[in-house]
Amino acid sequence: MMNPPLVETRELSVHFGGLQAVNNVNFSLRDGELRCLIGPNGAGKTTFFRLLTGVHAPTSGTVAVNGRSIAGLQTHQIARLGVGIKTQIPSLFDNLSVRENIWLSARRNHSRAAANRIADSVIMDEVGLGEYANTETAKLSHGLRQWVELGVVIAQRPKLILLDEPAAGMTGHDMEKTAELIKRINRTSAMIVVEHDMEFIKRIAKTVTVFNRGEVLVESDVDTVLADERVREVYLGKQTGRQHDTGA
Ligand SMILES: Nc1ncnc2c1ncn2[C@@H]1O[C@H](COP(=O)(O)OP(=O)(O)OP(=O)(O)O)[C@@H](O)[C@H]1O
Repeated sequence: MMNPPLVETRELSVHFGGLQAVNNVNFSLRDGELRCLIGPNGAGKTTFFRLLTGVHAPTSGTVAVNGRSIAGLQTHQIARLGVGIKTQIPSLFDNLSVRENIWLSARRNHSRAAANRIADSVIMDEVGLGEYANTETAKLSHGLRQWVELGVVIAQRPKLILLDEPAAGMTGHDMEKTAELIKRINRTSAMIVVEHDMEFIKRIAKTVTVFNRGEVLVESDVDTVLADERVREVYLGKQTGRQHDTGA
């Protein structure tokens, strides 16, 4: 028998008062896939993530992880199903070192011995921050902090990782390193990445899902999506360079 999709939503909707933030979304992600989610400000991308992690309950429709409905589960129970998320809200303990932050994260769902092994592997190999292992995270640059935050997420060994604008505020080399890191992490975890930066999308994307007004407008390979007139109209046409949202 075929495995169920890693994530599947059916007719997923959430309304805030009269506002349809997410409207009848049918979305499916296979094991190991890397999907980019794009769309103009207010399209519903962040809200969609919040439905997948149980922060919001749908008004109607369903979310299943590995074929299992997440209806009624708390956010920590959904995390335990293997769903990890990096939001734009900083989540590091500033007064702790890089290693302590990553170890504590691993320890949440692993034994002490396993957390030690995972912390070493994440820091030395996976995010490559060995020289900063004992540095307080408060002392790190923006780019380094973002990579530690990625390390914190992968330390729990999630099957699915949701990333909300992982390259926000980055340029040049930092942006390239983040793209390389994501591709590397994708060898062991499926990912959904929300990004506004088209250069970044082109570096990492295979399939792109475009949201507009709470609905899926187009879903296709990156070149087809970027050439699509409807996408240009709603998204690229308005794009005047990098946009950062507040993550609120
Ligand atoms: N908790 C909430 N209560 C009421 N309205 C909300 C809530 N969260 C989001 N919205 C509204 O839902 C719509 C979708 O917002 P959302 O943040 O999901 O868009 P987005 O695609 O992530 O945008 P951005 O690219 O700016 O982050 C917006 O109109 C927003 O104002």
